Amino acid sequence: MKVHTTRSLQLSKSVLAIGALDGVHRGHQVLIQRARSHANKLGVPLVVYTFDPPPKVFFKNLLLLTPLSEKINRLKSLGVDHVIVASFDFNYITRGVDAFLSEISDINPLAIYEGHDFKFGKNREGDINTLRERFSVTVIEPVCCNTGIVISSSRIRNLLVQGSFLQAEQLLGWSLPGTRAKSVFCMEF
Ligand SMILES: Cc1cc2nc3c(=O)[nH]c(=O)nc-3n(C[C@H](O)[C@H](O)[C@H](O)COP(=O)(O)O)c2cc1C
Ligand SMILES: Nc1ncnc2c1ncn2[C@@H]1O[C@H](COP(=O)(O)OP(=O)(O)OP(=O)(O)O)[C@@H](O)[C@H]1O
Repeated sequence: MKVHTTRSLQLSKSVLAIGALDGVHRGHQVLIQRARSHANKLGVPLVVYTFDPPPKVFFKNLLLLTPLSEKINRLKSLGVDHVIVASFDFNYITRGVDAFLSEISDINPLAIYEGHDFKFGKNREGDINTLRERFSVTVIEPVCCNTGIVISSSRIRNLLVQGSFLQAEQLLGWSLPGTRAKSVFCMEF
């Protein structure tokens, strides 16, 4: 897997998934697995475009579930070919919808995979319908836990805050490195 931090990757064809993907939890895993299958069928590389730090961590100073290195390891183990890492900062968020769309055009995505609530661009002005004006978008169904509640990074952060490490681990789908996770948790709170 290649990691690109300059946002200059160019490809003639690809399948793309975009997101903060903090934790690379079970919902994210399904998203990436679906995109991986599609990329295999088309015989094109699978690209993940992600943000460092995750926008919610940047804006709200929330607990970070996975440092970039760990997110990258998890994406690699899911068979991603390229990861584009955008430095999410005050300069980046001035970029509007069109600038972002033209950037992702550089990798010519034949399909983009997202959940229904994906937003992008300055002030979160772009959504799935905006993406659909230029690209073929596949929206996956919300992935839920066994009690039927949608899995999200926010939910996992809340579980960690409450000290529900076992439940957090179940939603993550990765084993929580207990000592490290708890020490991060203690440092933040
Ligand atoms: C170019 C660009 C600009 C963005 N600007 C903002 C912003 O002004 N405010 C905001 O809350 N999020 C902003 N975001 C973050 C998005 O709202 C969203 O978190 C990001 O696209 C990842 O989607 P996800 O949260 O579904 O993973 C921006 C994203 C992009 C790509
Ligand atoms: N449980 C889920 N089922 C299906 N798609 C999901 C799920 N969680 C996130 N996604 C999708 O994955 C992409 C990245 O989402 P994101 O990284 O914002 O995850 P999140 O869990 O919603 O995070 P947060 O709770 O911090 O908002 C988006 O397209 C989103 O819709």
